[in-house]
Amino acid sequence: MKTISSVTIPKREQESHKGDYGRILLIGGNANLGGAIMLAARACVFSGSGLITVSTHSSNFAALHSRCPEAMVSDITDLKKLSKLIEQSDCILIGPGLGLDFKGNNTLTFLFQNIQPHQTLIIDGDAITILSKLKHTLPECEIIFTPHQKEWERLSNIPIEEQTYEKNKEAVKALNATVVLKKHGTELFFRDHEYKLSIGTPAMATGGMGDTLAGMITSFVGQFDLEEAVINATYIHSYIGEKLSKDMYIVPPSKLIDEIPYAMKSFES
Ligand SMILES: NC(=O)C1=CN([C@@H]2O[C@H](COP(=O)(O)OP(=O)(O)OC[C@H]3O[C@@H](n4cnc5c(N)ncnc54)[C@H](O)[C@@H]3O)[C@@H](O)[C@H]2O)[C@@H](O)CC1
Ligand SMILES: Nc1ncnc2c1ncn2[C@@H]1O[C@H](COP(=O)(O)OP(=O)(O)O)[C@@H](O)[C@H]1O
Ligand SMILES: [Mg+2]
Repeated sequence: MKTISSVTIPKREQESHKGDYGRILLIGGNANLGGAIMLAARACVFSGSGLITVSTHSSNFAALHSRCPEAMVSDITDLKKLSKLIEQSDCILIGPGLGLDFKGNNTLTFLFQNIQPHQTLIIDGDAITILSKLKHTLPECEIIFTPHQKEWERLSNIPIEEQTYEKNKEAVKALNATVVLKKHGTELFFRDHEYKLSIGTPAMATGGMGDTLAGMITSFVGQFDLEEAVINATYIHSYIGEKLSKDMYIVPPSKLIDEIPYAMKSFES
């Protein structure tokens, strides 16, 4: 497994506009877990996405507008609106703070029925846990899963202590998707090759850190080639975490998000 040692972020074209940097839909945040989708949304904004809509529980609207005025909002229970938003998006993230009740199940099922093959879907957090139970057939689009080890255990049926390279690779092949297996030394599984991160720190073991990465990956996928996007987002997330941890005992995800555009600039080529 190759180690990622550095990344480059392409310079932006002079003749470009927000429509060129991804139309993003983020789905998640129930009445209790709104913070997760807000972190994903802020990470998306700070990673450079052009247009972001957040489909979430309506009780999150005010907080989302206040923390992240760049994002638009939509009621997650309004399926007519959700279907229109799905149709208009390039990249869709589902999962952060989605919740595990019937509403989360229904939203995931509705998305699977409506997403089109040309779109890219990022499946994180509760959406992975729900899918592991419902065992839906995956839609025909490009899919990126971003599980931590427990979520990967649920999805792959491989207990954490048995998650070896060979077993993981076989499970990824069966899924026919990209998998970002989050842990100390995160592993990236693409269809025919894999990478490992040698950076990252336990100072990043804070709630919301994975929601932040999910937002970064979704944003980068809207701007760059899929493989480059996943590698760059994962590397820069840990790079910032490690950098901040030189002066901070723990790294709050909100602080990491503030640093994303500066880190992207430092890797610009
Ligand atoms: N502010 C918020 O609203 C937050 C909402 N969150 C949301 O809460 C939902 C549940 O996610 P959780 O991950 O907390 O719950 P899960 O129940 O899915 O997973 C947590 C369990 O997995 C275990 N585990 C084993 N290996 C792990 C690893 N490498 N990394 C992380 N956990 C590991 C933990 O010990 C814990 O028991 C998600 O939708 C998530 O997006 C969390 O992200 C926390 C912050
Ligand atoms: N000890 C660690 N070393 C390196 N990275 C870590 C460590 N602990 C957590 N992380 C990173 O933090 C993120 C945690 O993701 P996740 O568990 O999904 O968080 P949440 O769901 O609370 O947002 C992952 O990117 C993971 O790699
Ligand atoms: Mg998570």
